[in-house]
Amino acid sequence: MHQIGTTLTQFILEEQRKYSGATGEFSCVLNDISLACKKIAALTSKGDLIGVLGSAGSENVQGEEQKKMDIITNDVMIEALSRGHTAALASEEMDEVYNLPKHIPRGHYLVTFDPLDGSSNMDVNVSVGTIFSIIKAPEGVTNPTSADFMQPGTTQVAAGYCLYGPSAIMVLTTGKGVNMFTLDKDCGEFLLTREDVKIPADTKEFAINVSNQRYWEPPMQRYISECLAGKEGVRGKDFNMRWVASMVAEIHRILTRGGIFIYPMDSKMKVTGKTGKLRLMYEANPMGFIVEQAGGMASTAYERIMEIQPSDLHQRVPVVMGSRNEVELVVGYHTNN
Ligand SMILES: O=P(O)(O)OC[C@H]1O[C@](O)(COP(=O)(O)O)[C@@H](O)[C@@H]1O
Ligand SMILES: [Mg+2]
Ligand SMILES: [Mg+2]
Repeated sequence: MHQIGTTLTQFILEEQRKYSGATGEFSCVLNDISLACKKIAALTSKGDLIGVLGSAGSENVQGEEQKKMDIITNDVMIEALSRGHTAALASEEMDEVYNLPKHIPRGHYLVTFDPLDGSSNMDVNVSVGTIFSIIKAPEGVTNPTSADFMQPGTTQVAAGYCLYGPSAIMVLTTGKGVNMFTLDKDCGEFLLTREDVKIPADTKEFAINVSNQRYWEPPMQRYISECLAGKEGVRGKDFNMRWVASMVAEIHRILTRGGIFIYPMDSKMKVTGKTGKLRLMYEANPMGFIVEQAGGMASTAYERIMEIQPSDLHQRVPVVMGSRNEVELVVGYHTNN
């Protein structure tokens, strides 16, 4: 057990001593990310004061409009992770693997990240976040390629996110449970505020973008319609719905009070050849690691997210994650018919 109020820096060092195979580098990577998130928290809290809202007038590799803050936060993450503790980086906002400048020593960790998740919410002042995943670089590889990143989610050594909401909260797992750290802006430290967080196994709250309902597969149609039928229906209880359009905010709510978050496959995506909305390497895998470490479940509705063998840096997957018993029900509807 750790003392509530322990700084993230102290926590990481204590964890590192216990974490088999971790080197001093491991704690340095986490501290680099912590520094980046403190900077991003300051930027998001200033918004229009420093002219960081609005569109950048460009598209990312996903063909999505980039917000100014997508690019700014990506630069903050690159700068923080170019301090000799990483081997290479991959980001939602960069087409290819980012290889560090030659003069920078190489570390042993690969980091994938979504520098600003839910970025469409920036302009309307709704919570956004940074998501990150850390995997080991193959031994002896000095300039990793995308092939070196193609590791299933089960190989992650750490994953986390920082939610920029009313308070900035860093949520971290190193494979031994989930801990939450709240940023104390007066002292500039993330302080341990919740330890060994667990997701309730049952829930009455679902999160899905219902505007896509007509495109969903039949099992998903069935599941949501049963939720909407409430206590008069087969579920025998009323449900509440939430949709923040920021995955980090949805998952944080689920870690805090339970729930199920769903971004399913749909027929509209199939027409465009897409395999889902959310990206495996820097959204589904890190969030799946956190949810599983908190006792929840993370599936595509057909298979465990963390067991998917990646084939592309920006590969998309369907996502169903949260309260274990609810996710199991959804998976059953999709696999037992
Ligand atoms: O806009 P939609 O279709 O509701 O999708 C919302 C989802 O898209 C995302 O914003 C995608 O992430 P980015 O903002 O990083 O592209 C998720 O955070 C969120 O859950
Ligand atoms: Mg995202
Ligand atoms: Mg993003």
